[in-house]
Amino acid sequence: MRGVFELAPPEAYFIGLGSVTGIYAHHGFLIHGEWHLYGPDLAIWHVVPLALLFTARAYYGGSDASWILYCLALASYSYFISLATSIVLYRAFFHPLTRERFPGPWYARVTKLWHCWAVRHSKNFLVLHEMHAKYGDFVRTGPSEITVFRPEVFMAIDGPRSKCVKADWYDLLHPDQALVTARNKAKWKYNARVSRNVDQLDKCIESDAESDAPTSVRDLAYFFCFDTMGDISFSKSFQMMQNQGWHLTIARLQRALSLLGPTSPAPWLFHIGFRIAPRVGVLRDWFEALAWCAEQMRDRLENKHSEQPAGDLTHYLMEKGGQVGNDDAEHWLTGDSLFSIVAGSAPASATLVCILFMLAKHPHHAETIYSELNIADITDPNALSQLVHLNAVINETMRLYPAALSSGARKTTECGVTIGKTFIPPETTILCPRYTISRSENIFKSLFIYFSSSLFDPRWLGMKFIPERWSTRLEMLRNSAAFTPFGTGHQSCLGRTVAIDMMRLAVAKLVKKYQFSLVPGNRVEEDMVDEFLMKPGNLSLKFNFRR
Ligand code: HEM
Repeated sequence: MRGVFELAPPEAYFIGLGSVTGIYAHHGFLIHGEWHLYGPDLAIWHVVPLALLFTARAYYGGSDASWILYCLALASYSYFISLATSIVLYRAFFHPLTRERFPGPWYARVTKLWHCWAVRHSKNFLVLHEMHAKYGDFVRTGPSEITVFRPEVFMAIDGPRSKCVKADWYDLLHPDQALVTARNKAKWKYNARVSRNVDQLDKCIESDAESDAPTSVRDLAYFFCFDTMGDISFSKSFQMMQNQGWHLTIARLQRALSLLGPTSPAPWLFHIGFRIAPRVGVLRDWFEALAWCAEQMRDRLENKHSEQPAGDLTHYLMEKGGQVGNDDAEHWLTGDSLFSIVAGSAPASATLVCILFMLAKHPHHAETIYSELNIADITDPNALSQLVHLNAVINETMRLYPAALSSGARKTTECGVTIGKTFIPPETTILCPRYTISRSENIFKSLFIYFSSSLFDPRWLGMKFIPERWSTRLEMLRNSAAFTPFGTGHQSCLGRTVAIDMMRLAVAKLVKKYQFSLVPGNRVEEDMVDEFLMKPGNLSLKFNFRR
């Protein structure tokens, strides 16, 4: 009897070879470890040979070489089909997260591309919020990703006993790096720099108030925070408040950051984009902003700026990082320069916009702060840190509008992690959307609000702005673990103290001098987007001098 292989036509060998190679590529390589940084190479190594094959077949159509090319094409198709089939079958039926039966949309088992499509308008915080309503506290949002909507998640992934690491998203700056693992809180002297920028902010508002014109608060808050961060990072302000306009590079940086909205769910996408089309559109903005930041850092290190003695963030980072003379110094400096501007300015600006929005919407809270300010020195951060209502308003705003709305992914290591009673298997990405968690009714004592609220559905009570939960109504805060606007533990915000001082000094100065109200056309919430960091929509306010 003749064997199957003897009967098979020669083409079958090529089909078999392609299929076996596809399965081997998946189970031998791709299933192990991380591949997002190799995304561009994988794309090139797969697409280029295929394109060459197509071209060659078209060119040698009727010749002797045609048959060989035909067989190679068969092998390639079989390779791709078997690779894709193997990946889909494994993820859908055999992956540990499938076996653990985490709920979620069926397509999320197979790919993250659905997520990129769902967040194409950069509204990830709302997409995840809906997922929570539909699927509960643990949702499978990707082939190896779980989104957790429990307050315990922050301590589990970033607390002292956690073995989780930052997820692959954080290779965004690759090959540049940033001191994101630094654990010491910033100790550089920044108060004088913050204060002079607060004065400049006040000058801008004063000129609008004098001419009875509304102030475009969103832009101004961004000018203020970027100018301040330029000052405290490189000893060089961007002078946007003075010039009343966006600095070209900061405008570029803002455009570049918009890339993070739709691509963050699948970080390999931006690595492919960076490699294949670095000079196109928004990607070009990204690289030019990065180059500019690196240049500022180099300038600063060459002592070109005048105010070195006060000690800026660069000085601090260099001391902490011990980077000088290190082979990787160039990459660290580029990453840190970008990071210090983005990580500092963007969340602080967004938070300041939201605080002023809340105060304009609820002016009685501004008046309570005003009465506190009567007995405090508004230029002294220590005195401001004692003001109960000022701090309650800042906290409550950050609860409702956390700057990192849905970002901050972590990855479990070989031991996995247990959150509550749920075990998350090894090598799983964990998302923990602050937007949803910090609006959860779990953090409230529902009864009080239930009777005092105009909204009678307890599910929506978390949305109410009630600063008193941080001051006189502490019982309304059921679980403080849910409130982590600056992150938790060893991965938390390096600039927390600076950020809070900036907020306190700016708000105190403005509330002390002005009463302010909303003018029509505000779209803070409606146009809010999630680009790793929150970016609120437009806010214009009318400022009037207090009498
Ligand atoms: C209201 C303003 C701010 C908020 C809400 C905020 C929030 C956060 C959060 C949530 C993280 C953790 C992010 C993650 O897990 O990936 C973080 C990290 C960080 N922030 Fe901030 N931030 C603010 C202002 C600032 C400022 C002003 C600076 C610099 C002066 C700064 C520097 C950093 C740095 C360097 C990290 C990385 C820390 C690490 O990974 O060890 N932030 N911030």
